[in-house]
Amino acid sequence: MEVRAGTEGGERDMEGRGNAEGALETTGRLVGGSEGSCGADARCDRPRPPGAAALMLLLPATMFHLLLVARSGPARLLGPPPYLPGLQVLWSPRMLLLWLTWLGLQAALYLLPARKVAEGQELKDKSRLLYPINGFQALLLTALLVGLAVSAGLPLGALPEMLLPLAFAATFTTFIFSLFLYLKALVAPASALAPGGNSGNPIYDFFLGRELNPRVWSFDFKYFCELRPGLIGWVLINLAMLMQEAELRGSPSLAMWLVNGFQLLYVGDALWHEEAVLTTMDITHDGFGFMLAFGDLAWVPFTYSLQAQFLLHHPQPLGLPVASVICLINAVGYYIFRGANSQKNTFRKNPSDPRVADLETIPTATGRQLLVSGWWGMVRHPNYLGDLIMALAWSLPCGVSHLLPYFYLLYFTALLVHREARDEQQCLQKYGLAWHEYCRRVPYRILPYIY
Ligand SMILES: NC(=O)C1=CN([C@@H]2O[C@H](COP(=O)(O)OP(=O)(O)OC[C@H]3O[C@@H](n4cnc5c(N)ncnc54)[C@H](OP(=O)(O)O)[C@@H]3O)[C@@H](O)[C@H]2O)C=CC1
Ligand SMILES: CC(C)CCC[C@@H](C)[C@H]1CC=C2C3=C(CC[C@@]21C)[C@@]1(C)CC[C@H](O)C[C@@H]1CC3
Repeated sequence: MEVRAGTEGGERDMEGRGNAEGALETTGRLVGGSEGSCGADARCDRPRPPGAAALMLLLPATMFHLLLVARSGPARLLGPPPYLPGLQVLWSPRMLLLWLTWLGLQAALYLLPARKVAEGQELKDKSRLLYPINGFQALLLTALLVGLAVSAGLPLGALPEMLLPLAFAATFTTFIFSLFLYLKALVAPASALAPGGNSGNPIYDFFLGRELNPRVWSFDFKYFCELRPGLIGWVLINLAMLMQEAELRGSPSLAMWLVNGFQLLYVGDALWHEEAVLTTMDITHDGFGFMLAFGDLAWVPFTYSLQAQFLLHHPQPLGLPVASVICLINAVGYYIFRGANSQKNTFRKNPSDPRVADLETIPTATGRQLLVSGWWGMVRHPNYLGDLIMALAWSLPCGVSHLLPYFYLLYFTALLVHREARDEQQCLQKYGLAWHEYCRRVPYRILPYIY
């Protein structure tokens, strides 16, 4: 049986992937698929140029809809927004300046000496980029600076009133930044382009991103944006909601404490395990264009903080017994999420590490092995399962009277189902028959016995 794994050998589609479904011939040989045929090709899941153009309007529109609805009395996710703000409400040079200061602060913290410099995955030209590992340090220093500023009189509790113009500034700068990324990629060498970054259609390429790892000197824009301004901005917005609630009602509610605590744990965890992001498909495969830039810089801080925004305007009574159950759900989710991610990371770093050496594995033609027991023997994406359980725990403190706080859970389910399908395509291409064997032995993708 001959296995010619996609990334090195097989024919490429527009995204540089072979057609995985067509790739597996009945003889058991894994060969490249034909250019242009769809089948299970992940390319068919990606938006076409009109779809990309529509998403560039739809994503910001959804974000503003959520921001407006969260502060309205009825807080109806599916109804029309309570009002449409004019440009005089949205556009504020002061907020633009505040936003740029925030980006500047995070960029400065990124440039501080790091406790470690990590190597990224091997690139097309066989080189590896270096990345500073100082995200957690940036979180701590931001907390220190914000603490000092608040004690010196900075009215952080006023932030909730500024969210609309701030989100507008973030969206505006994302469009300008994406244009810069697109133009920069026009002069980048072909080897620097993402597998799908060279379709030739400007709208599509602007949206999905052309260059894989756009950098100026050693400053890596994608890596910086993925983990710093958006994630840290998210917990800062949450904190502002908590402080404003304390101002309005004398003290923050238990529900607000839970949402702040759970999401701070999630962001702290992501920054503590910052190095793990270097192996995600966002960094190793996807171009950096409008979608990811908007996702990182605007979507994450302004929509992931929706539960805290909702609670500020719609206080929810929460007793200790229910709060304890919710804490337990979050703890179970985190346990699965962290256990699964750490098990895979430890195994990928050193398969003979005593913590993973006893796990059962499937060999693949690439020399790498696939875990088939432990967390990765339960479902094919146990980390997604843990993440989704946590998403549920973040919504539950908001009660069950409104659908709005469950937006994140719904969106995230759709995101992870789509992401899982893309990852399966890439793994099928990388590992061929070994991946089929893995799917046979671990038949469920995310939810045991259901999906
Ligand atoms: N909050 C949010 O908005 C988001 C959160 N996330 C979270 O980020 C984290 C990273 O997610 P993501 O990058 O999508 O994917 P994963 O961390 O699940 O990585 C998938 C990769 O893991 C490796 N792998 C898969 N199965 C096995 C196995 N059985 N044994 C060993 N290795 C295996 C493969 O890569 P290889 O073989 O090359 O190592 C595969 O491509 C997750 O916890 C996810 O929940 C993700 C997206 C959005
Ligand atoms: C705007 C679109 C609808 C979707 C944009 C998607 C992005 C928001 C996400 C793509 C992958 C992400 C990851 C994370 C945050 C969200 C984005 C940027 C994490 C950093 C979250 C914390 C985890 O521990 C690691 C994640 C890696 C992927």
